[in-house]
Amino acid sequence: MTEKDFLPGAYQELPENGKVTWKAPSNIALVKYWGKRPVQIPANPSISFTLDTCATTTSVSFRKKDTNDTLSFDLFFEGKPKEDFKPKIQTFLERIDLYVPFLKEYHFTIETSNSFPHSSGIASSASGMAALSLCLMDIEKQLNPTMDEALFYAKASYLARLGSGSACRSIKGNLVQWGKHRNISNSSDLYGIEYPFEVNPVFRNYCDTILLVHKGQKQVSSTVGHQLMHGHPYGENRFEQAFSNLDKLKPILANGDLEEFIKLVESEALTLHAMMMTSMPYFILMKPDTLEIINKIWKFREETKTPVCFTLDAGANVHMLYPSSAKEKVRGFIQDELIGHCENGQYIHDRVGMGAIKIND
Ligand SMILES: Nc1ncnc2c1ncn2[C@@H]1O[C@H](COP(=O)(O)OP(=O)(O)OP(=O)(O)O)[C@@H](O)[C@H]1O
Ligand SMILES: C[C@@](O)(CCOP(=O)(O)OP(=O)(O)O)CC(=O)O
Repeated sequence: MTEKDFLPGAYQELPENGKVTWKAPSNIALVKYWGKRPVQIPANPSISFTLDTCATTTSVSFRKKDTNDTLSFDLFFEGKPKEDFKPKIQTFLERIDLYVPFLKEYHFTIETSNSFPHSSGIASSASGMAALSLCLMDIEKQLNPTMDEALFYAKASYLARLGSGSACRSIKGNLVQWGKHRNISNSSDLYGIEYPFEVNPVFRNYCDTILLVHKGQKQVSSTVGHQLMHGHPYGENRFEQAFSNLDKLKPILANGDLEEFIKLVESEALTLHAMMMTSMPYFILMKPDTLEIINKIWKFREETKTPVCFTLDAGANVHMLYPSSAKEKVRGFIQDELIGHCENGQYIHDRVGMGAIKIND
């Protein structure tokens, strides 16, 4: 699909008011998106596991207004007005105005909540923007009931990308790939697709335990981090590496080769942080406990031969990835050795999920 496919068709008459609710998951990238050009076009392709427990639930109530020259919305986060989330949503709505022309016809009340701490590297912007995009697509579907399902989800992903790049990978389930890649025929820079190649059953119910090392707001947002990839001394090599890692991942995902999976995933995580450490300005988002945990995971893996690995997003929290057959062993290890490194002993057991769902009120 191209941008033109996402331009709106003829609408039925607009309803006076209504309300829709969607729940969208967060995701964790295996090959990372880090670097972009306007507008929200990734510098390299990426792929992620869709999560299950870490999710945003968003309701959008819409009421027709008298004028149609401005965007108008209220935002409630976990029951309270949240002014500091509004600019990102305002930018998002301005970017998608061309594609969703009923936006200025309504006043929207957005009520949203996350099942996990936001702005700490668990991709709350991804689940948040995905849930909001799906709500808007749901309204569009009411106005254009003949819209087919493939277009509905591709456009939801397209809109979500304009809110936050990684959000386009939070619409569908299991494994989602985003970014044009020469060897993935339906891949697109504009929206995420369900990974089109063979995936070994071991990855279908893979576990992700997120260790909350630091729950507070991080010092640099991902959006700022992406900008620092412009003119980055290692940028071009990094982008090529991501293309090549997607190629390498294909047989690994098909065969369930966990040893190679671990190498690739951990290297991606450390490369992401190496990019941050070598940008100008440079920054370190890992905390001492992040490194303690990584070292303990390596030691545990070496000693017990358990196929557990770590990955990181742009934050200090550690995602531990492991097959469900290793659940008992890994969770015992977390309990015995890792909880002490988490803020207030907090962690989230999550797993690969099926994608966003509509909630009927
Ligand atoms: N439920 C939500 N609805 C709408 N916007 C949200 C929601 N939750 C978070 N956000 C937006 O996402 C921002 C946090 O995004 P940011 O990229 O800084 O961190 P993150 O998404 O938690 O981590 P990552 O770096 O892994 O993407 C918040 O400041 C807010 O603007
Ligand atoms: C490190 C990452 O999590 C980066 C996520 O970046 P965002 O999607 O949050 O950035 P914006 O497009 O500016 O909103 C890696 C990844 O998820 O691929």
